[in-house]
Amino acid sequence: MALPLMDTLMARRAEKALRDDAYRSGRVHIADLFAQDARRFERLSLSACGLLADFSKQRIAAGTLEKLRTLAEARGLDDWIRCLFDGGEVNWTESRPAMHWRLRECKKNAPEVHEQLTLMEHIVNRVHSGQWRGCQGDAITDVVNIGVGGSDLGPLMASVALHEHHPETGGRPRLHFVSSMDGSQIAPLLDELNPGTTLVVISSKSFTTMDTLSNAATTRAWLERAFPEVNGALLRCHFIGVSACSERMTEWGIHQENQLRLWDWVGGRYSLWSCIGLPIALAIGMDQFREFLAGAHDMDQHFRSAPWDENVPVSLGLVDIWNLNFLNITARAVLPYDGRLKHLPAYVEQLEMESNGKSVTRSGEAVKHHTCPVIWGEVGPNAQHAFYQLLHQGTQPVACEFLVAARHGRRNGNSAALEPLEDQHGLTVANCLAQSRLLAFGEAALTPDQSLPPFMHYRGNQPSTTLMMDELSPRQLGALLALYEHKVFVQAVMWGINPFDQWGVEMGKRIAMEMIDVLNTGGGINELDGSSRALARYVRERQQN
Ligand SMILES: O=P(O)(O)OC[C@H]1O[C@H](O)[C@H](O)[C@@H](O)[C@@H]1O
Repeated sequence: MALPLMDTLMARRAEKALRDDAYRSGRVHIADLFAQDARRFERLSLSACGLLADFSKQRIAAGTLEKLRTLAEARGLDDWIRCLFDGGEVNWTESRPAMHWRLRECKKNAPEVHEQLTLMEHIVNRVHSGQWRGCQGDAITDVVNIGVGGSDLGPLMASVALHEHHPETGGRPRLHFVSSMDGSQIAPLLDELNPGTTLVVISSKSFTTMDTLSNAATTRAWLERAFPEVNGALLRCHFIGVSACSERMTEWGIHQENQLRLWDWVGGRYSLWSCIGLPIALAIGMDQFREFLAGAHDMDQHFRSAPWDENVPVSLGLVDIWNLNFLNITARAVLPYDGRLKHLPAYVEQLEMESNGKSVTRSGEAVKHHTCPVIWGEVGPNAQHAFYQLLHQGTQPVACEFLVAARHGRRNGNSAALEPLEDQHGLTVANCLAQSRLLAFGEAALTPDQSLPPFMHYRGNQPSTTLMMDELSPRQLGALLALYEHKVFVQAVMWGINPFDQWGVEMGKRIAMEMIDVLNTGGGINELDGSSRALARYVRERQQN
């Protein structure tokens, strides 16, 4: 496939114009940018798919965004977007397309996807209606999802975020997530759970990941110990597998009818839309899961068709490029003002840093600029009492990303009718808006007090974007996550890197295998570097005593 070309001369000119802008307006205080333009918010905010994106508290002028779009044009972004949605080989180091968007297509366009969704629906309905039985004939009360990385973070994040959206009918099981390879999550869970009413989902695109397979083996041993007399029915009644490799699932013992499939063309960190999302569907039911897919599809359509000056993923990507490559702001904080989104920072960390933490371009050369910033985050109101001090008065610029829902939306349970709960949502939104204001304007946001001692001085000028949902519904969460996926792609195109591989992680897996052998047998210990040799000896001595 011929890769889209980029216009180098045009790119060089745009970069030069942007560097000039960075020198001039990029260093101007955000307060001055607002003072110069009464319509700044209108010029620098966009909405699509129920989301409002406010870029006006960034250190950017509307004219600079225009230049960034010229740079995107020079980088061939249009062709790359077409290539992504045509199923072109955008993942060139692994010679395959990246078609996560296909997982939210209609049945006519993606029949194989819907075939798997129907199988998943069947499982979800059987669990919800109490028809899925454990090997002793009891209905399922608990589901344990065993997975790591993309097979854990997305399902965990979305099922917690949407927990208040109950399935239409039937009861849902309690959901548990196990990822860490050391057994520290699975052990206390197994102490608590009833093996007869527990269903285990082994979620692994490759079905080779040692973290997941070790937790799965422990869980299998637990069930075998509980029901030594049961043979085939144990695996059939208690294990479901989700993977791109049917043979490995079968080899492990997953029954054919308990296997759900995904495809090589879905990256792990983009896979929550596939049957890897089974825990999400168990949490909210299939109708709501389809709404979640529909929200993502809305964003796909917007990304493909909206002109760039109205395009939210393109703008979000370009603003981040501005911060990193032109203003040299190398850190970004993801700050949801909603406890339901408590796992979103970890999800975004994987999506962005695993995708764009790269330093070699398509032509095999070292990149000449920074790629992905360092990203971290936490639930905003909690972080206000923890690391915000650095955002407020530290020495480093940090680009902040606030996420908030204007309305709380649906509540469930006995507490739902408590009036103070609505006030609590109001408090949270007020804090979100207050913090972005204070970060941008500094002490001038309040009545300036000239007599402040230096240690109380607060200069502001910390840039932020606010992403506001109407409410945290399955459809809006779907749109929000697809927005992140597409902005990652926009940035990868701008940097000329492949966002769909993770060779660094693969090398980490290889070296771990080697070290397991060293620690178990002592073989090869002398070939290690001085530090690793001493550490390995230290461990072996203590394990042998
Ligand atoms: O789903 P699996 O094949 O078990 O992979 C789980 C995770 O492992 C790897 O280390 C990758 O870096 C992740 O992108 C992936 O999501």
